[in-house]
Amino acid sequence: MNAQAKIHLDRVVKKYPGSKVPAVEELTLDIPEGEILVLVGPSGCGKSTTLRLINRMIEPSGGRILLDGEDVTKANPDKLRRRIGYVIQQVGLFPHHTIADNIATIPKMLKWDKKRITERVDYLLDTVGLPPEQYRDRYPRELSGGQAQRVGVARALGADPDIMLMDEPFGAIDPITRERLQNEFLRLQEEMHKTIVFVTHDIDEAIKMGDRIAILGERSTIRQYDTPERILAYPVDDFVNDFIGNGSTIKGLNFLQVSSLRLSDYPALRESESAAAGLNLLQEKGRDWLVVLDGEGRPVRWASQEQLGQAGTGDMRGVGVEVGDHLKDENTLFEALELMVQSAAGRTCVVDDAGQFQGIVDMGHLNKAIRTAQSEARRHYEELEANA
Ligand SMILES: Nc1ncnc2c1ncn2[C@@H]1O[C@H](COP(=O)(O)OP(=O)(O)OP(=O)(O)O)[C@@H](O)[C@H]1O
Repeated sequence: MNAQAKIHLDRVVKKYPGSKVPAVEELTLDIPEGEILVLVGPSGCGKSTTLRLINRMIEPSGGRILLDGEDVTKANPDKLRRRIGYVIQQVGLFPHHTIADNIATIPKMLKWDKKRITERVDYLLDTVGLPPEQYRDRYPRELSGGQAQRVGVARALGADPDIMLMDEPFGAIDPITRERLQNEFLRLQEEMHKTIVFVTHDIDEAIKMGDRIAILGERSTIRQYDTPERILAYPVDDFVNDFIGNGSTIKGLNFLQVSSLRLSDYPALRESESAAAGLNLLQEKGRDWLVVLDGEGRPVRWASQEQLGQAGTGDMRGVGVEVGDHLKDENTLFEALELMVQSAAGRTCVVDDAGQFQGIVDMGHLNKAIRTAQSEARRHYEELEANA
């Protein structure tokens, strides 16, 4: 692992009183600093228990937990929890306290002065997209589910902890608000660089939110621990494969960019040229579709051999079908696929910032990129095995 471990779980065990099997069995896990690690796995596999062991909401039955290299297994749990932000699905705001008081919970415990607390509350409300003048004096019952969840995040950030634990934080929210909160949170994390452990049972949320993902099986055993791209390119066994479900290869296209492709030379001509010249070019290159460019070199239409043949000796203005949206370097191959399946030509054009034609992406490009990602991931695991 490149990033330094902020949190290290060392053979951590949790056995609830009265239960025969442990909820967490000898879990050893490094949680890298400044990243989002997602714990994902089927219901009841022990995700929440693992999360709650980290801030000692639950006492471990065995093993050690290290924060910044320091063993906190026996530290004062209250003190520990002030260092660690905690967000849960049901938010858990105090109903009789205003939003401002809820956010100020930890700063108050830490006896910050009033001015500092007020400034911090307003700053945090702003940060999570709730204008302070409208929200600070409201009560939790006066908020929508999505707003309450934002307040939950603001409260967890209260005393600026460097670690956040998030237990299905966006689980109970409608899909559109959920996606918005996920995106906002990812943007926030780009500035905050907190160490975050994020629990979900939804693999798509894990893929979206995680810098790394730990896929857990029963008793919190780690079935695969890696970046989302590598897990999608190379699920290590049937359990992981089944858990990811259909379409893992296509989901993996989200992690590949157009800039990584070598664009092939593709026949393209300005529309002021004759259709006969276009047809000649296609036949010479052995291609089916010509990219017709406007006077500025921007792709405007696809023209097939048949369409060019029908146009005869005239120029190519109006010949062919609209090219639709274009790709740029920063687009993902998932976006490329989306455009390709909509395109009459089954391929899509790439343009530069000025909109000028650079080349095309077709299924061959995607196929090659996927196969490269898969073989790199396979090689990575073979090396790991060889060094074990
Ligand atoms: N307080 C408790 N007492 C006894 N057993 C518990 C307790 N809390 C959880 N368990 C058991 O421990 C196991 C792991 O539960 P946990 O809530 O950690 O799973 P989870 O992966 O977070 O599940 P979910 O996705 O359904 O929330 C389960 O078998 C559960 O029944």
